[in-house]
Amino acid sequence: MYEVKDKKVVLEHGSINKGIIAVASGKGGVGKSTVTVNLATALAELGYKVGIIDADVRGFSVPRILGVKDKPKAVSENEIIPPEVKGIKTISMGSFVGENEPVIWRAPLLGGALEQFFKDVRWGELDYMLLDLPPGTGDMPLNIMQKVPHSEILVVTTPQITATKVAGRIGAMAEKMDLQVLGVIENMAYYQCTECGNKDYIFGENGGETLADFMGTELLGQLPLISEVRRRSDTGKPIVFDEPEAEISKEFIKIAKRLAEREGGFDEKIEPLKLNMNAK
Ligand SMILES: Nc1ncnc2c1ncn2[C@@H]1O[C@H](COP(=O)(O)OP(=O)(O)OP(=O)(O)O)[C@@H](O)[C@H]1O
Repeated sequence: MYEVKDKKVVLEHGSINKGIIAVASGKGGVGKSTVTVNLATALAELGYKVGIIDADVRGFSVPRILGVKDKPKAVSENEIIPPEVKGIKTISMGSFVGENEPVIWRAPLLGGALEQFFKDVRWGELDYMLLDLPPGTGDMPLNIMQKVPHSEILVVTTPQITATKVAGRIGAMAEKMDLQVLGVIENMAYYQCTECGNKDYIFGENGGETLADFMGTELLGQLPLISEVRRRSDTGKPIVFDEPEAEISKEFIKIAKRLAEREGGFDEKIEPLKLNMNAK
């Protein structure tokens, strides 16, 4: 599917120079796709070249959130030009089937599609590739992680105990496959009243921190629950792009900077993650 040469992931039609970030969540609906798109936008705003593979083949929502209007263009049997929005190249199952059509995939079939996304798409030179994984820790995300052993995992969770408990399994999955966990992003951390500024911790407090502690990784950021995020995602205008001065956009930029200050590049050997089984 790809090879690693001179610290780069070399693809058929391009390369990835700094990192493959697989965005995972223990369960659906916690904002994984929203985070993927806004983080990609933040990295692009910082000047990095970014691609997104929407690997959430059943619940694909990247095209809608990013505002993709164009279809991928096949220039030959083995070469596809991906749509590009806001400087971000992206490919999604959603570009090949209608939004309302069910996609009945089995993990091996998904593996085939993913391979094609890596091999046949003309990505050009990228700094970061983001993978929006299917939610959970079932066959689908497992299969993807196995196929892309140079990916590093970013875990999205809400602070709610039910969400953090299942997200903890991603750590075990990563450990089994010798994949690094980059950190945890706590989404929907609190709702801030637009009138009085009071913070309401709707889904509980400190869940992200507890999860990060359990995984022996860092809590990269806490994102508030605000209706503007949902509204803009529904209309294809990621908030980081559309309202860069919003507090949540600044938090995304902070997370992107934190990720980008790491050295980057790809090694043959990947250090396994150590789980801290004694954490609360
Ligand atoms: N911080 C936020 N504030 C307000 N709404 C949010 C926030 N994050 C996500 N949402 C909304 O929550 C819903 C679920 O988000 P999203 O589709 O990103 O979740 P997901 O984890 O990718 O779900 P799935 O994996 O099941 O597709 C969407 O309507 C999205 O607009």
